[in-house]
Amino acid sequence: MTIAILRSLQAIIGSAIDDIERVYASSEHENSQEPISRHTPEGAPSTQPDNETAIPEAGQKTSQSNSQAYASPPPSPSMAKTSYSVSEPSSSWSSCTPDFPSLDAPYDPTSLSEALTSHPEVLNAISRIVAAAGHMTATVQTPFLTLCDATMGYHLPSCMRLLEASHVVEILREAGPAGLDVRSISEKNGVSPRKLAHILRLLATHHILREVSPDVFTLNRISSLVDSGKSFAELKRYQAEAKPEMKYRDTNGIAAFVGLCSDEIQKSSAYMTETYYLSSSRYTRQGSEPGRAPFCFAFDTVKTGTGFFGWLEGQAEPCFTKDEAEDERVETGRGGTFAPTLREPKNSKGLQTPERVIRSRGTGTPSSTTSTDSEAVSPVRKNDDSGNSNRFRLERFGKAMSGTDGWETPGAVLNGFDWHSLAHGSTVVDVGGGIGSTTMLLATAFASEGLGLKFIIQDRPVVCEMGEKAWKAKCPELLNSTATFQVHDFFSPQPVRNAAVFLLRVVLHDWPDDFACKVLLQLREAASSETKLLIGDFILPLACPDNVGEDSCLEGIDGAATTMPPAPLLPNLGKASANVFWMDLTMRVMFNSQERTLRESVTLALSAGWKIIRVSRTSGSSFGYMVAIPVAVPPQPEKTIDIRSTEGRMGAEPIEIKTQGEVPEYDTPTAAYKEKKRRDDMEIIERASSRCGTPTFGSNTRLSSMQEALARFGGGIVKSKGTSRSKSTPFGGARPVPPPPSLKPALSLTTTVRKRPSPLSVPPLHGTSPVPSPISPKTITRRMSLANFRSQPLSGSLAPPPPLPNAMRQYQPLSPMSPRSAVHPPILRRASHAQLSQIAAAHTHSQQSSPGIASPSLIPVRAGGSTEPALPSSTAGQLRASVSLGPPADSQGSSRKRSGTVVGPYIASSRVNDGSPLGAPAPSAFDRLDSERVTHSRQSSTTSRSSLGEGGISVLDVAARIERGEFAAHRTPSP
Ligand SMILES: C[S@@+](CC[C@H](N)C(=O)[O-])C[C@H]1O[C@@H](n2cnc3c(N)ncnc32)[C@H](O)[C@@H]1O
Repeated sequence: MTIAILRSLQAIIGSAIDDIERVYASSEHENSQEPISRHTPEGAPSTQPDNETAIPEAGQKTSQSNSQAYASPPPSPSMAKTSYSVSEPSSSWSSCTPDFPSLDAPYDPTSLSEALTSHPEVLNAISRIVAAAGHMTATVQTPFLTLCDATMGYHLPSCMRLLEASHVVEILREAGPAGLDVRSISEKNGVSPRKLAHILRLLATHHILREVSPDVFTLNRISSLVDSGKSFAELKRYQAEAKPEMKYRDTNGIAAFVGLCSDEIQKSSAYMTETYYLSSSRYTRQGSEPGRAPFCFAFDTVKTGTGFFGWLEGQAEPCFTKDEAEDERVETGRGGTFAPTLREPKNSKGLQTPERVIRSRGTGTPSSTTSTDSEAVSPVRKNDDSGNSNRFRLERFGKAMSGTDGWETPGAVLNGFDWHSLAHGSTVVDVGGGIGSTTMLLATAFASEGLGLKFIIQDRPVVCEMGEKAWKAKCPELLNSTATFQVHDFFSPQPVRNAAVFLLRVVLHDWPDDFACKVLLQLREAASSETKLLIGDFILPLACPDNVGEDSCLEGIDGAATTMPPAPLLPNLGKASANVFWMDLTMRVMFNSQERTLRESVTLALSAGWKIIRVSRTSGSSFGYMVAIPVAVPPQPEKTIDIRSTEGRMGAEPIEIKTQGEVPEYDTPTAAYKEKKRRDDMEIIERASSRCGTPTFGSNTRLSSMQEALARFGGGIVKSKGTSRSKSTPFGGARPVPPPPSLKPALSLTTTVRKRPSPLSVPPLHGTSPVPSPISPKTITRRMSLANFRSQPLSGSLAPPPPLPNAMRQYQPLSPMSPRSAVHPPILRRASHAQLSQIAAAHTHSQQSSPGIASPSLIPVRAGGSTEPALPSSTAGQLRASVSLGPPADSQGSSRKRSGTVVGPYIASSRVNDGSPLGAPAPSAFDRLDSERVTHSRQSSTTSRSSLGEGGISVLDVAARIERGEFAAHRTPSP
């Protein structure tokens, strides 16, 4: 049985290689005819800059290509007939058949070999190979060793961090293809050669470097991606000048991405258990406040409640009182105490030896720790000019975001919605649209088609300002005629009432359900019956077969059912879709937010009156677009807490939470609760507002410099530096904020559209993203308030908002977890045992009919969308296709549909959100947050209760009051 599975996996790999080989072979003809631009799945226009898509002249070398020295492994048998060359990537554009890129040669984005890797069939084949290889490894490897991989794999990112931080990649690039021995590397970067040898060897063992001879290492296709392109001398200078962040300027962001992931994110992830399980605070364990994410425990910011972005911005003032900071008991980390800055005194041999400068926590004074031999421990500047000791990481974060564009297929948004169905002159609102990269793609693509679409890009003031600059530089002819920027806070009422489409691209994943629901409710309130909502986000694929057809939650959703990969691969292609789970947990550990499964998105949308009716996914990507239409807004649950039950139980749990309109028994029931809740909500929103730059992995938003990064997540309601919140001044003092910027006018719908260039020529903002001039105090003011929007009617006709149920106006926080689980039937999940049984049965059948042969049916993977690769055409492929472990193709069509094929045992689950099959519907996160914090309040904090008054205003009203300057202090980021 297991051998049969291994054979099946082997056959899947074999057929996938056949597919790749066929695509590469067929490109020879095309290649000899005309230059091929970088392939974009589904015919979407490429967003690569012209200089990246340009075809080099035959024989032309790129900066990283090298013509001779990279030794190559023997060609694989399947490639034997092709001309195998790892050494001339660029010349593969010439008439010879291109080979798949070699692992041993540096990455060359301009080569045909590399371009063909994004061909849909190749992408598809790659997924199958990665999935099958991962499955095979897990099957055959000794379980304990697999456990070692899973539990000791943390060394890999640690080694990656050292590789990047100590500039080994740049040193090896300068050394050339012959590589460099560790002593020579050490002489340059100061890392002990003995240590370095082992670290680099671990990476070579994982195919990230190559050890060409003992202790001599060289770059390969993977590690060369981390190259900043700067000379080592330049990098040394930046460090000597205490400006290490300059390394990332004008790069593709991948070095910054590696640094970010292997530093802040890895350390944060290590604190997941402390936060979600060991913490004595239920508020921390089950809540979703960004200031209580694992990051905060790893970097010791939990006592101040400073989230990742606040920390990046250098904010550290306390906002929790000691009694509230129950999580003090949790051992916190010191991940943030080491400044990544080097000094270079001379050692005894006169060699330049960089030494790590260790800064004592928060003081900027030298560490008094062991100072031996040549180690000089020196203080690093406490703060930069802007007063931010985290400037390096801030800048690195901003740049890292631009290194992840490849995670979404370029142009997928064009296929994510039937844009041609819109009436001429329709308005599309890109809510939280950043600097408008997605809209730029749409506007340019449709400009020449006469659709007459008008676009409004809404974001925070400083982001709009940057967006305008970017558009003026890239496509000034579209600005204000086809697209307009509009300052808008998406937690406040949506000013555009006549929108045909609201687009929310990588916005909801930034926010826990409670907040995401508020955003959706605002759009629902502004929607007409014809308005569509287009959500672009990752869609987490289940690791088990999905019973789409049997789940009323997903009923009628076009595209919900996806084609299954060939058995025995996991339905979500296992390792091949790991990225989206990395992303999900990154959002969790850094911000307490999340990526969502389709069910979770559907449930969330329904909770705010939107029904998802269509999903489109792109081949080879977990990113999807979901189209929703307005439906009735469900009644919002009234939530109250029995405060009395918590008295005298500081830190005790659980706290009784009453939901769904239950009236509490006590007399002045919820005054204290309401006040506390308002304060807590506001604090959460305030802190979360500075999260505006939550990773845009896969996003086209390119905001990279420090100012840009600041603009993205520093321009919301910001706290005044040095003003700490206390019980008596819960919002950090009442420093007045300047008046709001005047609202940009909405589109003039009469403006004629000028002729635009072809969508294929749309250049991304990459590389030419304008670096904004230092942000003046006038630039970052504050968000537009609800009151501002009411008092400043937009030009253009704004239809009156459609009526909404009263309950909705209360903006009660929602969670899709409890109330709706009563409405929707429990999710049924299939045990993996069922899969095995099915395979076993099929295998028995197969053995009976074809003894000794076991191989899967060769079913192309199709992750939705329209790209259905052809079946393998080679003889080998046909041979493999003729025997099957799974059910015969003709019994189920050409593919295993997720829908309606589920057999075997089920495990009923009543939890929708986290996919866990265990436990009863949980109360919403807000319920828990409130209950716990009220406990604290009752026991130890009385002054804070009176600070806001007793009125029952909503959270958003409080937000409006803050924006009117009644509470919030304003801080102007320094340039
Ligand atoms: C992850 S980015 C997505 C940008 C863009 N939609 C894209 O696809 O590239 C999130 C965006 O939400 C914006 N944002 C965050 N909070 C906001 C708020 N309260 N109101 C409006 N925009 C906000 C940020 O400024 C940022 O541009």
